[in-house]
Amino acid sequence: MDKLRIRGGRPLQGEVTISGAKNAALPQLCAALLTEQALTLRNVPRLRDVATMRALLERIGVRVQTHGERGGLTLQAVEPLDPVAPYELVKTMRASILVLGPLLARCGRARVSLPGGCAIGARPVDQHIRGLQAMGAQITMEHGYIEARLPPGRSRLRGARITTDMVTVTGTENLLMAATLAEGETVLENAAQEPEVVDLAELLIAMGARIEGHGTRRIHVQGVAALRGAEHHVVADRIEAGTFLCAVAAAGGRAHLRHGRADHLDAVIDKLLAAGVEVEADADGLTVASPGGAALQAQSFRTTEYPGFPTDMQAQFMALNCVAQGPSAVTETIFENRFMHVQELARLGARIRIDGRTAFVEGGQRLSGAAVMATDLRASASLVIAGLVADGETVIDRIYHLDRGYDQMEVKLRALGADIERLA
Ligand SMILES: CC(=O)N[C@H]1[C@@H](OP(=O)(O)OP(=O)(O)OC[C@H]2O[C@@H](n3ccc(=O)[nH]c3=O)[C@H](O)[C@@H]2O)O[C@H](CO)[C@@H](O)[C@@H]1O
Ligand SMILES: C=C(OP(=O)(O)O)C(=O)O
Repeated sequence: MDKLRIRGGRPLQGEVTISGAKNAALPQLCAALLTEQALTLRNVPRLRDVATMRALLERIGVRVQTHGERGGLTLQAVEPLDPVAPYELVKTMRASILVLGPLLARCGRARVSLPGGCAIGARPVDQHIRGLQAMGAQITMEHGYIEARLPPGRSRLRGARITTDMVTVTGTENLLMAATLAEGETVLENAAQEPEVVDLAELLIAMGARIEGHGTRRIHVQGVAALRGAEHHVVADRIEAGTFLCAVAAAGGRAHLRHGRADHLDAVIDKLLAAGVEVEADADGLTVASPGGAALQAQSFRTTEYPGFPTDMQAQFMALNCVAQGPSAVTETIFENRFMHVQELARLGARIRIDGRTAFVEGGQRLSGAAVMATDLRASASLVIAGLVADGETVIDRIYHLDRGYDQMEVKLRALGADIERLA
């Protein structure tokens, strides 16, 4: 099993290119199911989740071709399609639920295993199901599978006003995709405003969908009878960029993050500026400069939906808070079990106490390298950041979690001067 070995203590210097966003690319790959014409995506990141999604789509019957150009994929969902997402393919990836809406809209039926993914909470999909039911789908749960179909005599979903109980990112995306081919108007209330939702809406509009209000809490969709092929460039990964911002902040140094989008990272950048980090946007990305974690001031924060502080950056910023000066309180409001990195950070010398949904970080700790275990994707990234500042050697086991969502993280960090290598 792959591990990462890091020898900490080196500042980071130079330039890295931020890849396309995992959480934008995955729904966009599923959008290929909505048309029989070819969909070309550029800037698709090289990730394990993308490979898993490709395998799932191929299993359903989508033809997928890789372009010579980096990150180019063309997908074509020509009939016959087999609208089944089997357990073996969806168990490792939350985003596999995103085939449900498109399959139902296109094929009138779908059989999708309940998804897996990071074990950061119970993560039910009741809002996806309720929304599709409001659009006329008949849905039952059998043997761990969601069995969805249109009622006899109907060939399309019908538009509906849907208010989700909470803001859900993939829920919004699933219902948005389903609504593009429904009869009549769908209104999604309490919709997610994340940049990945906006990027998906822009792709769907290029495919001929009639969508308004994406990026706000209310999205209007006028269903159309068919969508066409399109070409689209996947938006840069704000979480990858945020992770590198925290890595440079903690390790010290100066780096340019090519293609990084400051406008998608306001909440994180505000906290970094308050901590004493310099962050500047330019035409082609972001520059970050830091005197190193020990010279920074720890920051309290609370995760919320976009444009608030992203839950997917909580673990990485917490690693920074461990070495920065002063106490901080980190409150996780999105997922009920997203502090699994705390125990592993403690092995490196961090002092953190959890009380309910808040982690109280003591700050000002000198971390020392140790063997640790990655428990989920962003927990892995937080351990990498901690390893970069720790004295001596840190070995992170179960690094496959990191590969789900980061495109060659160790290669990029090495380019910045980090002493990091993958052990087979
Ligand atoms: C592939 C992808 O894009 N993953 C992102 C997506 O996950 P994902 O879309 O799964 O997260 P949601 O926004 O749906 O989850 C938000 C909260 O709502 C709850 N919930 C959600 C749906 C539902 O039907 N019922 C329900 O109770 C969840 O358990 C969670 O507590 O948004 C999360 C929140 O920004 C990010 O951490 C993930 O990286
Ligand atoms: C939680 C995440 O991913 P997923 O929703 O795919 O499990 C993440 O990207 O941090």
